[in-house]
This record gives sequence, structure tokens and C-alpha cells, in this order.
Amino acid sequence: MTDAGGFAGRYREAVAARGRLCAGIDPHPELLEQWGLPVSAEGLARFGDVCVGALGPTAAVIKPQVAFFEAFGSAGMAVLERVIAGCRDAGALVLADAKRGDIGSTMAAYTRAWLGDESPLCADAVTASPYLGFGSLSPAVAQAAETSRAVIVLARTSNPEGAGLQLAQAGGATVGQTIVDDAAEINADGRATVGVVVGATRAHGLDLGALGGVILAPGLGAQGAQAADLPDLFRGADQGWLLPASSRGVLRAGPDVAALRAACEATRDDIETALTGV
Ligand SMILES: O=c1ccn([C@@H]2O[C@H](COP(=O)(O)O)[C@@H](O)[C@H]2O)c(=O)[nH]1
Repeated sequence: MTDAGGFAGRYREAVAARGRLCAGIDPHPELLEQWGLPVSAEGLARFGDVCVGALGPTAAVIKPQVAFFEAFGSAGMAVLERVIAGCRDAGALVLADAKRGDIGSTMAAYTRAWLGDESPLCADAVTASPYLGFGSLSPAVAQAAETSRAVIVLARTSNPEGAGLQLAQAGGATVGQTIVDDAAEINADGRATVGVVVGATRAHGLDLGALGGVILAPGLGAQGAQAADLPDLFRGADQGWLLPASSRGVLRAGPDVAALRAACEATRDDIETALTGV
């Protein structure tokens, strides 16, 4: 798969049609129970089917949290493969939230798993940790650029524990800002190959103006962030690239497919209203 505009065109098309929401699929054991499902690979599969049916045709971007599938071993990963394929077939972009990061040679193997056309886990984008050095992500960035996909790197995460590392000074800027700047440099070609994670849970202090890529902003709903916070938090950023994310806040509306879809649409509408003022 190649196209001249890279990931940027596919992403802009998806959010223009469906709005700015990344809907998370996080099958917490508590949610399986709340949905009346067994905490087993079978329950996970039924949870996944409902999510694909409800969110696949509605959300611009769907973010399965890989950890909740891994917890069930190979059976869980088989479910994840079906969820990824089902959401992509329904027209959503899939962002695998795997937060991979390792030395370059191992990163190349992770890249084959999450961004390789031949892989059953192949997604449109994957989250990555740049804390072995931004350059260690080069295999993923190169593969993403070549195949019109994206790598979304952790810059300023939504959890309070991230501050010590991400706000540390590194050569006149915070560590988080150096990640954003490294991403912006790659995105100067207009392809939006590298996005960043910036939590919506607190002021981040980053200059995102030159990023030119997705700003994944988790924290809406269960972590306490609200759509109304977004315009101020992301003032100065190109809000066309802002992609607020919610998992449990939407998933709690299940297991009824129509109710889950309505919760996804309502969250998306709140975000669009907050960002556009209409
Ligand atoms: O900084 C980060 C990076 C990733 N996440 C992930 O997003 C979802 C949030 O789930 P909620 O249920 O909406 O709280 C989850 O998969 C996290 O691993 C994040 O929260 N913060």
C-alpha cells in the first residue's frame, strides 16, 4: 500500500467523515462482568464482536488496548486479530495501542508485527515509546512512511507519574518537547507519519504548533478529562490533528450495540461541539 499523501490523507478523510474521536477497546475484566460476559477468551471474543459492530462503522479511529488481549494468551491475540480486521473492514482506522519500543533491531520485529502488510495484527498505526531514544523507532517510522501508516509516540502521557521524566530538561527543552520536535521534523514532508500522545488530563506545556501530525489525547471520561477542556488545553495546536480518546467512558454503555454506538456518537459530538463552538 502506498499513496502520495501518506497517512495524512487517509486520516483527514476519516475524521472529516466521522469526527474527531478515538474510541478505545479496553476489555477490562470489570467491563466483561458488567456486560454479563465470562472473564475468559470466549467472553473477550463476544466483547470484541459487539465493539466491532457498534464502533467499527462509526468511529474515525479505534484503539484496541493490546494488553487486555495479551492477558488471554494466544486465544486473546486471535481475538485481537479479528477485532483489528473487523474494524478496518468497517471503515475505521485502527491504532494498535501496544506502546512498543526497543533497540532498533528488535523494533524492526515489532514493526513487522504491527505495521507489516503480511501480519495478521497489521494496523493503520501503532503507539510506541521513544524512551530508548527517538532514533530507536526508526524501523517503525520508515515502514509507516513507506506504507502510509503512522507511529504515535508518547510525549506527555495522561498519568501523573509521567511528569518526572517527561518534564525533565534535555538541552534547553523538556524531554516531552524534544519528542514533539523530533516528530515535527519527520512530518515536515506533509505525510503525518509520526503523531504524539499528549494526555487531556492536565496542562502539558508543549508547543505543538509545528507538529503536523496526530495528537492523540487520552483521558476523556474515566480519567476525568472533559470535552470542554480541550480548546484551552490544545490552544496553539492545529486542532484538526487533535484526536481525543475515550475507552471506558464509552464502553460502559455496552453491551447493547445500539447503546454503545449512541455513546460513541454522543462523545464524538461533545468533542466536535467543544472544538468548533457549534
Ligand atoms: O498517556 C496515555 C497513553 C495511553 N493511554 C491509554 O488510553 C486508554 C485510556 O482508557 P480510559 O478507559 O479512557 O481511561 C488506555 O488504553 C490507556 O492505556 C492513556 O490512558 N494515557
